[in-house]
Amino acid sequence: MLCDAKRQGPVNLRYDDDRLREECGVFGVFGHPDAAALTALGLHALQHRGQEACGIVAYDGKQFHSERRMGLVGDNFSRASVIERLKGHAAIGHNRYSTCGDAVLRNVQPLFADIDTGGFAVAHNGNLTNALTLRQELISTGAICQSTSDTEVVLHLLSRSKKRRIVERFVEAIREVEGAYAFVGLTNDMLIGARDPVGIRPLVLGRLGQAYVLASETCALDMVGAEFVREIDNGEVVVITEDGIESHRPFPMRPSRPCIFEYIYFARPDSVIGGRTVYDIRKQMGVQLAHEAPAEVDVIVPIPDSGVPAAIGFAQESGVPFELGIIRNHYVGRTFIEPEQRIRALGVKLKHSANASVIRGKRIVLVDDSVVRGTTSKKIVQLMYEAGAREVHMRIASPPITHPDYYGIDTPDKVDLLAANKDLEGMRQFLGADSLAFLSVDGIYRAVGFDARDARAPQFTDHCFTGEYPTPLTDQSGQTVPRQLSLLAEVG
Ligand SMILES: O=P(O)(O)OC[C@H]1O[C@H](OP(=O)(O)OP(=O)(O)O)[C@H](O)[C@@H]1O
Ligand SMILES: NC(=O)CC[C@H](N)C(=O)O
Ligand SMILES: [Mg+2]
Repeated sequence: MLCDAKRQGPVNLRYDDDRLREECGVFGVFGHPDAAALTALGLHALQHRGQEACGIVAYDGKQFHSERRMGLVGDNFSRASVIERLKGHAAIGHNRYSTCGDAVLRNVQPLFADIDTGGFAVAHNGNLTNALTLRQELISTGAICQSTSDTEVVLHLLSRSKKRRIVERFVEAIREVEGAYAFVGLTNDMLIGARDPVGIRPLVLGRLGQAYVLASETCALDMVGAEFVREIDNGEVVVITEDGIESHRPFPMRPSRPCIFEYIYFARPDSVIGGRTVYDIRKQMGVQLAHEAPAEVDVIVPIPDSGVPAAIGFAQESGVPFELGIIRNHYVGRTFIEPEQRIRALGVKLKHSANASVIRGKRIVLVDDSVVRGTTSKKIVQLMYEAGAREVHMRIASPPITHPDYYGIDTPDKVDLLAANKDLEGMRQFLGADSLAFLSVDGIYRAVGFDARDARAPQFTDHCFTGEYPTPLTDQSGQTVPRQLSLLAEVG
């Protein structure tokens, strides 16, 4: 989004457009003969975090082997012949949703560089908010960038470092970058994992026999049969070698502020964060919502998929029957991420159909996890009326999204965010519902286990609702204007 050049200047300066994207998934394994196969399985479990492209880099003791492809993991890494080419006892992998740089092959991760200490492959979940500024400095002193991805600056920075050891070089590089990152890196003899100083994006450590595993979410550890060891701390760098694991803390200690949206929408419900399943937390969001905004209705209807756990919580708390009033087509993915509004609207139509038999003549509450542009909710309210609902009430299990994200989610600019442009009544009218309510900010914190948001030291990164960004936004300040990012036109 730094690269969300729409915010930064005239059209010919753009190297990325303003697409609505979400996250990425990272995975790494060290010390296992089937490293690439495990990585493919891990990426499979993390597919919900990125569906645009995927890649694996493995190291066999002599050479690195890389496969980077556009599309889904199942379509690209299911054949034995592909996995057999990725030889080695160590591997890292990535599922991509681009936040910076187009969806073209040269931006697909893991990115790889030959530096004078050997090879270095890196996979990144997050978005660097000073990458554009750094990139310009690098280019002006002779760097030749191979991609338009924010992640690439890390490779340049560590390659230029004068430090001797690769870990020191990596630490020096990440001290230069701002924003959000969960990195996994692979060198000739180590697997590295790192989280940014406030821990915006997640990263967990697992153990599989003698091997170590790093992954964005615990659902990927479960997939490969690894046992959960712990979350990587905010600001921590872990280094895994044949001798075991060591931990470095290169930043001053400060409280963590993970992204609240992991709980609301991104993470898979069976993943565990902070000792609780995301499913349980989403259900609690529904419970809180039922307290804050009850409704006199006959049926609670979830908006699949992400709205389902909150709707269960809402129904259980209010004692109103829960019915699948919307049937989801499983061959349509997450519509939040579709690049164009025209396609997104069609996607929503394809994805959801009314189950008229449980709706007709009824007063219903629709429960969803979030409203971004309002495309989903508007379409579904209409669908419910067409199916014969008597009253349609909307309940959203998170607060109104009023501010853009710059940390890897890639919500749109303010101009496209429904809640940034309309008040509650304006939104209700736009959606066409009989009533509309959102969960409060404190309600979200209560669902996650706190009494309330601590205004002086917020426990989460919640800028989408509050406008409080936990890191500098150097590129977004408007002072960096890219001269030229890439002249190379590519097709995905
Ligand atoms: O207001 P909008 O711009 O329509 O975006 C909000 C919708 O997008 C997400 O669903 P998505 O279809 O991406 O994924 P899901 O199947 O996991 O719910 C989210 O769960 C909301 O339903
Ligand atoms: N969504 C993400 O985490 C994206 C990672 C990185 N910024 C990219 O665009 O490739
Ligand atoms: Mg949804």
